[in-house]
Amino acid sequence: MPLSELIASLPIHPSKATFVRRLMRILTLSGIFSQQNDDELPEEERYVLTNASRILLKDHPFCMTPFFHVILDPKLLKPWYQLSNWFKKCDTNISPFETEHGMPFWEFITIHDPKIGNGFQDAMTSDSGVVSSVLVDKFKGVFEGVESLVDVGGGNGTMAKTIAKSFPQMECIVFDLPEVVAGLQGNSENMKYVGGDMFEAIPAADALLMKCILHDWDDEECVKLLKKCKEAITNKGKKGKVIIIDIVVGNENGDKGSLELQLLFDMEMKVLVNGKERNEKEWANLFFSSGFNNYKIIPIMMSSRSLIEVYP
Ligand SMILES: C[S@@+](CC[C@H](N)C(=O)[O-])C[C@H]1O[C@@H](n2cnc3c(N)ncnc32)[C@H](O)[C@@H]1O
Repeated sequence: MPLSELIASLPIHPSKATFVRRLMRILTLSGIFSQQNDDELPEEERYVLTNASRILLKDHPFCMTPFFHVILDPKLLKPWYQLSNWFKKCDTNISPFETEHGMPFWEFITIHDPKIGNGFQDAMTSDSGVVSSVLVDKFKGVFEGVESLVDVGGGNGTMAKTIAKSFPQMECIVFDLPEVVAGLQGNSENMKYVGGDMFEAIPAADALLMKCILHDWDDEECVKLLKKCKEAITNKGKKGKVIIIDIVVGNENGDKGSLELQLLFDMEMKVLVNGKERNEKEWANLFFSSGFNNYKIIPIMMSSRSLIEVYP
């Protein structure tokens, strides 16, 4: 569509048309649109979608708009202004988010502001929609021999729903805070929800899945959590595995954008939850400190994340 027609269809004041033209140029420079003029009408500006803007369309099967809505919400942006204070203080256990809002992120979104909480779950649903489809399509092998699986911090169960459907013989549990899983039901008989605190006890299983969990916590908390994971997979003398989907800083598919995304997420985790993204050595140290010394640790690049398989 020519830009003039698009502008005429927008609910904006006519005096703002020039600004829309300028905005389109910025968005084109940053890769959101691409300019494609018609040789026969060179005076008419025309733009087309790029991959970056296509995933923002409502009817895209992996629409990522909920993700951007939540990370760009003013309540999640304001804590960034606390970063300079955070740098100056010696007590680094309190996240910039907690300094801004007076409570940790998880308490804020589950108890204090359910609207942001719902937005956050929608964001994770869109992210898990993409990741789960890549997982069951390209990495089926990690589930070989797995009869029971717990998705630790599995949120509303998007990952588990795809896994339970693809592996009907496997018993899948979505384990998350009681407030998050209250009233939720699976879409198949081999799937259920269990509420609890992963730092207290995790239901026993052959395999534990943790997607976007360990990057939410500092090293000390991760070691506590991984020790609980070890208890859950070694229950009744069995030796199961842990499957982690998270960023491995430096593990990239060659494009500049991957590393930029990894480093941006590192900052986002620090600001919101006092967590961090880890490089391969930092991941290895975590497993070593949690008693996984005789386990193999295999990170594989998978879309923008890595799949880390930890098995005996
Ligand atoms: C970043 S989200 C990841 C959700 C899901 N794994 C995904 O990738 O779509 C982190 C999840 O951890 C859960 N969580 C936080 N603290 C927890 C705790 N102490 N016990 C169990 N789950 C917890 C949150 O409720 C949230 O659903």
